[in-house]
Amino acid sequence: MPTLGTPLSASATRVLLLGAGELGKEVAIELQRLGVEVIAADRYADAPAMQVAHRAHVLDMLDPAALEALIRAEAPHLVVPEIEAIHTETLVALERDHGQRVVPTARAARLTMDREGIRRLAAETLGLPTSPYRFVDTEAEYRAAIAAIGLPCVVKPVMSSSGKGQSTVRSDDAVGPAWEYAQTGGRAGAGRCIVEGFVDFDYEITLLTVRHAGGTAFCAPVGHLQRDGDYRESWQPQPMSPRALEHAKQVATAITDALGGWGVFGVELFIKGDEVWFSEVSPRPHDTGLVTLVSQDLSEFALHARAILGLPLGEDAEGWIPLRGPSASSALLAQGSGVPVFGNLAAALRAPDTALRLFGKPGVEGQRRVGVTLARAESVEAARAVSRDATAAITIELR
Ligand SMILES: Nc1ncnc2c1ncn2[C@@H]1O[C@H](COP(=O)(O)OP(=O)(O)OP(=O)(O)O)[C@@H](O)[C@H]1O
Ligand SMILES: NCC(=O)N[C@@H]1O[C@H](COP(=O)([O-])[O-])[C@@H](O)[C@H]1O
Ligand SMILES: [Mg+2]
Repeated sequence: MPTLGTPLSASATRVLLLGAGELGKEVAIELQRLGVEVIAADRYADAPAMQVAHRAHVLDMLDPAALEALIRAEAPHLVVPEIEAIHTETLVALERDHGQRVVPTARAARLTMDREGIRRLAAETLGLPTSPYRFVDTEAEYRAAIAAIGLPCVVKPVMSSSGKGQSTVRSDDAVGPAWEYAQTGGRAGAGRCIVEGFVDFDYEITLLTVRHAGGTAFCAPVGHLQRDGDYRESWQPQPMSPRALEHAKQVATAITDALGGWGVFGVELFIKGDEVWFSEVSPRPHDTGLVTLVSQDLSEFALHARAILGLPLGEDAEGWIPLRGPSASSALLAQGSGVPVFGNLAAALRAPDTALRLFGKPGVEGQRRVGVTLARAESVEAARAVSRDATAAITIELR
């Protein structure tokens, strides 16, 4: 049986979060509840998870020397990646040479931090259905890839998330601007991109899949709506045909077994009829899974904390995590420049079974997700309406 110590003492179980955004903040809170000593790191000060951690470090996590120095200085029992922009080769070397434990594994972190590693594993090694794709380094290769794949197609930097640097190219005159944006909008500067054929799906889901000491568990499928490659709304459960659900579980099991380790994985899938395409996977809690903060007794963040510590999850005999009822989330986006100040919050929380998270991000420059509204109701449609109305009612002033 695992044991846990007492924070800030010689017996402490120490967890280092690499990335301290809104998802890490909820993981940190769940770890704090279990008496874990939490250290948060990110590229900027006062990041959300830093505000609830025992201590914090600001560094460029893409810098191998800085990353290694931090891990050596803190000597955490577990390193928990929270964002993709990390020098994951350093994690691989520390795991291999010094037995450093990385969640779920250093190899999984390396393969998923870069779209190429995970796409080649899924499509070429495991033979899972995906969109057609090509990797390109230059504008000439990019134009050749578009000619081969055809329009519409989707262009993304290999290291990016939340739609940063991503475009859907639907016409010839969009080809040039999409390349420009991919070279400037990613999380790791200019460079390699993926060009994907457009999958004309009926709907898309995140299948939250938890590998833990007792096996693999699943949360009810999370449906979601994305705009500009970034999530706006998610809901649970997404209705699916029994065959589509079975296919989704098969794909999620195949990819998470291939990555290994313990923790939550957000397996992103496109569905058309009974057909399922693998899109990508996060080896950590997923933004669309914020809905589990109201839909489940154990949110994806609580499940991650338990799984990485080797604790049981309480899933049912078929491996499902219990669902409280139909639920939805809606992202709060701020646009402009300054420090957010939120208003009209009562209107957003008046209905029963609603909740709110304001992430505490220290500033906004451009567009940034700064909070989320949550609702549970008698149907997914009703929960979505309550959550959307709540998001619309909240005012955000940037000072
Ligand atoms: N090949 C595709 N065909 C159709 N739609 C796509 C394709 N690739 C991406 N999309 C749409 O764009 C969204 C974002 O894409 P993707 O998940 O690859 O980006 P991301 O930046 O990794 O986002 P996140 O980190 O938030 O998951 C998808 O959820 C889907 O709605
Ligand atoms: N789709 C991935 C995702 O949602 N990641 C979440 O967003 C944060 C970065 O936000 P920022 O860009 O506002 O700093 C990350 O730290 C993570 O919590
Ligand atoms: Mg995605």
